[in-house]
Amino acid sequence: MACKEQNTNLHLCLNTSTIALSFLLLLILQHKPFLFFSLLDFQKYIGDEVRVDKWQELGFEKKMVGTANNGRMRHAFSVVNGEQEVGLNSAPPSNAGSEYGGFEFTREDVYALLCERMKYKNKFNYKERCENMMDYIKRLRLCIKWFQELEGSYLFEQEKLQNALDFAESRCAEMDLIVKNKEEELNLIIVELRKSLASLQEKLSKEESEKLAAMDSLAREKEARLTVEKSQASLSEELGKIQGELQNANQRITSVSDMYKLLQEYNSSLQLYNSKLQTDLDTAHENVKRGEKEKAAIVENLSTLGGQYMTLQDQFNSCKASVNDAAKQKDALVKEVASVRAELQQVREDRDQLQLQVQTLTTEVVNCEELVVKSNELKERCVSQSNQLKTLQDQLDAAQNKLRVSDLSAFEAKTEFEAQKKLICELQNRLEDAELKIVEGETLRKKLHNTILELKGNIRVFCRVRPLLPEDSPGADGKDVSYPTTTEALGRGIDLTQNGQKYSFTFDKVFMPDSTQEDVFVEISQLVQSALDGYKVCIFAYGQTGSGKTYTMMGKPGNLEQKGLIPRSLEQIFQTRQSLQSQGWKYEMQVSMLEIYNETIRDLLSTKDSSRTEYGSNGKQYAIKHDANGNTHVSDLTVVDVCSSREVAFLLDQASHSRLVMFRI
Ligand SMILES: Nc1ncnc2c1ncn2[C@@H]1O[C@H](COP(=O)(O)OP(=O)(O)OP(=O)(O)O)[C@@H](O)[C@H]1O
Repeated sequence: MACKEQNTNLHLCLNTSTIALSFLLLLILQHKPFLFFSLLDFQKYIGDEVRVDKWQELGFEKKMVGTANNGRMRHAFSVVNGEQEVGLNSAPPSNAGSEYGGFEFTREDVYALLCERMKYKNKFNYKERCENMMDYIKRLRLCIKWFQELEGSYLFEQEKLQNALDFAESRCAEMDLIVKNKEEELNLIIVELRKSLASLQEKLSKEESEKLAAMDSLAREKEARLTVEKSQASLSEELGKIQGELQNANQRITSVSDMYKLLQEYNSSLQLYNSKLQTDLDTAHENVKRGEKEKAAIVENLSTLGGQYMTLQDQFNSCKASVNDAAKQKDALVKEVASVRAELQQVREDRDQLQLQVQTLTTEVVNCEELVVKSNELKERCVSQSNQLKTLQDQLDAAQNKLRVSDLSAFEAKTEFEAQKKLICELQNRLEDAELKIVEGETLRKKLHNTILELKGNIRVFCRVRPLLPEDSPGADGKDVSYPTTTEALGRGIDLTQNGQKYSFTFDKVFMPDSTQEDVFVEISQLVQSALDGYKVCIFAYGQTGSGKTYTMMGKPGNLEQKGLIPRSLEQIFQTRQSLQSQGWKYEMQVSMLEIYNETIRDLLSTKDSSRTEYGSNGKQYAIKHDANGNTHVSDLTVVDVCSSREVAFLLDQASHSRLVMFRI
């Protein structure tokens, strides 16, 4: 698997060759090109001797056995056979504890520490060398602890800054949104208010003109009312006068009628008197007759009676004259009654006219009253419209106040927005600084991590003993294997007894049968990190058939608890890739898988059907090549770009089907 940016390789290999060893070995080779393990005769390396020539053939002999790496590189299998300092070096840095707190390192200190060369008075004084090394390791741990704390604080600060930045940005965005919304709202309100103001002003001017017109009409009506009232008063006066006259006329009519009655009575009395005179005349006539008779008788007395007759004639003439006078008086009275009647008629007509006038005046008064009611209504309308105008004016004032307040709040929001912007700029600058520091720290951490791994040993050999399986032969009850409990060999040693003879071996670590996949991966994960840091790493499993290589490297399919080193390493790689992407790192992953069987290379990811071809003869010539940079690759090998552990899992599955020697799962 290769990381393009840093051009590093992590090789996870699984050997399938059958070698008579009852346990599995995990060889970890850092800074090594590529390891072709199937060529190795592992048994030849057991013991104190190391087949240097064989390793040289593989292209990494110098680094393994030489002193090129500052004298810190150790003999591959001297580790296997035990040296005390391994135990000290192999303690994981996480066990460092808090005893290192309080120290501070500058970058120069760290570089000086990393570049420090050991000076020995006596090259073979191992105790002194060991003490020096211990001291150096202690300082390195101190430095690492300091660095981890520093990195932690940087990360914490970065996270804090990121959070603050996110918060500020979100607040800013929120404020922006609020300001925009408010602005829009206010603009809408302003537009509405302007509209309502215009309509109100229009209404106001209309109302005012209406009010003026109403006031004019009111004044006119008032004037008309006054004139009507005046005319009503004069008419009332006239009416009073006429009524007075009417009364006078009525009185006169009554007096005239009284007189008429009197005259009628007088007339009747005159008629009575006339009739009496007539009767008197009749009696006189009778008397005349009797007189004539008597004339005859009295002719003698004529002379005397003639005188009497003359006086009676006079009396009769005066009575006739008085009757004529009475008739004349009666005619005059009749005439007077007729004139009085005419006058009365005139007065009645006048009265009717006056009554008509009164009626018209009354209707006018009623009209005036209606006008007064109307004018009162208009007045009320004026008052209500004035009130309406007042409330509208108040509303306008309130809206203008609101507008002013909104302007103020918008201004405040704008200033706050500016401040937030400034704060964001500051935070971004601080974030950039922190990121720079983190990058620097990361480089330093990588160097320190690698130094630690180098100190632990560039080549490490772990031994894992698998538990007995039900299908194992009844004799294999585990009595042949024991684990020494001495301090120096605890957790690192293993004793094998065969035919009564005991063989002791020491490794960097021995995983007992009850060790879990997680326990094994804890030891390996640091090397995966090293590969991610840009160093070359190779991990391979070696052991006899059924010793548990596939189980250790791949795990049990379908059982997530028991997944092996390869899926766990892939998870770590992709997780780290994910987290480092946020720091600006870019990882490109490529996968190639091959099988070496009987000294022949087979491309396991080739799309050509390998079942039809002989070993390695599928038309391609695979050759192992080393370039000037120390990179080793196999020509013509299929390389697949991957970006998730699932894709790699798929390729692993594909590769497992292409293998000649199948996994025994
Ligand atoms: N640590 C372990 N715990 C439980 N079971 C194990 C362990 N190691 C191996 N096994 C079991 O032992 C059996 C053989 O293991 P495995 O197939 O991994 O051996 P191998 O070394 O790969 O064999 P080969 O070389 O033939 O491929 C498997 O059934 C496996 O599940």
